[in-house]
Amino acid sequence: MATYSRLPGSVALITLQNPPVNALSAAVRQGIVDTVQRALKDPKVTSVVICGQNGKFCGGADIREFAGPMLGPPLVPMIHAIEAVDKPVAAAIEGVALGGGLELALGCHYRIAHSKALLGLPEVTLGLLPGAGGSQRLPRLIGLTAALDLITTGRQHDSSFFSSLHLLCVCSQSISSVCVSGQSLDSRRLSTLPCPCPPDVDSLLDKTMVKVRQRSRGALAPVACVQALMAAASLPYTQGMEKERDLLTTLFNSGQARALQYAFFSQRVVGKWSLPSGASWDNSAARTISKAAVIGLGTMGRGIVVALALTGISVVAVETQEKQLAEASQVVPAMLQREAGRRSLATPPGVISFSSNLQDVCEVELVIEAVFEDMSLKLQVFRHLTSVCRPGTLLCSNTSGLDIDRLAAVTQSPGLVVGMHFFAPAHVMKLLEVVYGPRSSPEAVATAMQLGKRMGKVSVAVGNCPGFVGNRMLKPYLEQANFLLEEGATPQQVDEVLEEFGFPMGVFRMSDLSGLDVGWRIRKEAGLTGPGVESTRTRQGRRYSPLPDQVCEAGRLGQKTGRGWYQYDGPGGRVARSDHWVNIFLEAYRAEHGLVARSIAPEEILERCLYALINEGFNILQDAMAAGPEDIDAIYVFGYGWPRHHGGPMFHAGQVGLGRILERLQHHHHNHPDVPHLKPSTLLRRLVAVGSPPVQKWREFINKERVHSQL
Ligand SMILES: CC/C=C/CC(=O)SCCNC(=O)CCNC(=O)[C@H](O)C(C)(C)COP(=O)(O)OP(=O)(O)OC[C@H]1O[C@@H](n2cnc3c(N)ncnc32)[C@H](O)[C@@H]1OP(=O)(O)O
Repeated sequence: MATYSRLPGSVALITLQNPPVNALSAAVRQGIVDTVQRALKDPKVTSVVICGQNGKFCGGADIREFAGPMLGPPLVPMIHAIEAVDKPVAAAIEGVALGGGLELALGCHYRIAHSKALLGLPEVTLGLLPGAGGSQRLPRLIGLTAALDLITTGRQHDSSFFSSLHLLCVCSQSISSVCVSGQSLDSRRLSTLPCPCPPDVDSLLDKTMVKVRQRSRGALAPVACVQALMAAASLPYTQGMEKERDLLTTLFNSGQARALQYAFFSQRVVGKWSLPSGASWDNSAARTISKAAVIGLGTMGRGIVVALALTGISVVAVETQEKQLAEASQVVPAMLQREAGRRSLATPPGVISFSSNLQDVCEVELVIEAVFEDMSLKLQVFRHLTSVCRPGTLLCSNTSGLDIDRLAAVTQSPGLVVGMHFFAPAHVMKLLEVVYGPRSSPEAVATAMQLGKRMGKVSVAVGNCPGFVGNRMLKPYLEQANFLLEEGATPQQVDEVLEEFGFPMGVFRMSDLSGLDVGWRIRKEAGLTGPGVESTRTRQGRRYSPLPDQVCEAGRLGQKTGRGWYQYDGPGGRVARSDHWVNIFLEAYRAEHGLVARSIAPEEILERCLYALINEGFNILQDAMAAGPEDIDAIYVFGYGWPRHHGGPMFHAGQVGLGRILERLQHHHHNHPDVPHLKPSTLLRRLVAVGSPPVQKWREFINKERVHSQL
């Protein structure tokens, strides 16, 4: 709702009230319409100020309302009516003015903002465009070039940025008074102004369109944003608004907008974690960490040190190999400085000390072990840590899939052991899997989750199983990609299909980037390959492709060796080019195993890779290793490049239709009965059997099924 009050004198104050962010719900919109009318009717009122309750102007349209029928007064005419009134109206912005909130402010005649306020039009990130006049008013105020950048990226800036663009009349430390009466409003109505454009406007628009198409990989909203701004640049306001409305309608009805809005909420849902034990975010106290240590300064360890230091935590960085330590003590401060600069921090807040002595971690509150992915080495480190650290120190491992419970078992306080699985580069990537073992205490999980949040990560609590959630699902995906090569596809064909779907990199390019030896080592440890293992295509009772092992045996480890599934300009090269060697190698491999290459349709490539991955997601939910589909989807969007406009693998399954996913998995499993990952999961079958409820209902369904022992 919105409240009305008269300030001493002649100013009417309208306050938006809809905690926590004063989103423009139907009740708020109705409140604005009513209170503006009241101000207009009151002869003693000469000017109006609109503000938001609790130091937040407005977080935009109420995203939760998008799922239902439109109720209450629509935004566009409401804002237009405000702009048209003959008493001056000012927006007094504190906290945030985002999306519809900023569009409301653009309809006002004046805008003032607190110096710390954040403003922006993030609609594109929700699969929409600023459809309440924002795409037409903003460029008229700040010019086409700046508006294109803001609207197509959805970037938010503080008020000093917007003051420099003349979007704000005043930017101050306090919003105490607004003096706006007595001036003509003609020039203050943005819809009446021409849109300032650079001389090469067509070229600007063309270049921006090319850029957003490249960047957005199949996302509709950025393209529609450019189209709306083209209209602002070339059409009168009224026609521009018609274009804005048509584009918005198309976006609104697209699956992409629903997927992106789901992604917005799933990012927030995962913060409200819960464990099968009943411990959860609202009943478990977290410790605040100020001193931490990182053990092992390889690529991951270095990134973790930087991520912690950027958060203001003092870090003891330990590496027992002198050469590696010397290199890290040069590289890490430079990484920190660079990242601090990128985040506009004058000086990095945390202090780092380097050491080769594990003994030096004795004073810290939390340790993150990031040594080589080898269980015996990690066990040795944990045994040592538990003897040198103060009682009560949290011991965390950055393992990407090893058993947390085995590590906990060698410590004096197994309850204080959790996994903190970062993604490379650890100071940049947003995802953190917080892995709880059967003995991890709620306090340890809460602390790791909160620490992740402080580092700006999306932290997701996951259960302790091989590969946890992300890598466990990756396995069947990689496996299908290899099988497709055996059957006749090339790495480029598979990658093109996945990139067309929206992944920034196909599976083979991604493997080359990560290093092919990582998986090779894991397969050796699992006894799947290596000396003494027979070179057959069935291993441990299931179909197995030795293709990636053989590529490694040929010394091709990916980008780092300049050769992998592709060739590069040299070791460390970035540009992947197809390699004749790979084609010859695949032909020889097929001939050796009596396989006849067939032409494989893009649909089959996509289905087999994605549906195998999705099927494992259902198994994970069934095994209670993730609390809900949102957790899996957040992991894939933030850690594995899953295109956000497809919501995440589990949301995508719902959009494709669970019945269809089941039917296709059955079909592929029938053709490949020796591939257990293609066997549809029980949970998927159960969901289809009860009529394929929407993804938002799965959590409840799973919990009920568990109570009734159906899963
Ligand atoms: C005609 C169609 C035109 C549409 C134009 C639009 O306005 S579309 C919406 C544009 N607005 C946004 O995209 C802003 C989205 N919100 C945010 O970016 C952030 O929430 C925030 C406003 C910067 C606040 O961040 P903070 O970290 O402080 O809090 P949370 O993100 O955790 O949010 C708190 C709770 O509020 C819910 N919420 C936030 N924004 C909205 C919204 N616009 N509509 C509905 N609900 C919103 C959020 O989900 C959190 O809820 P919980 O239940 O606590 O999880």
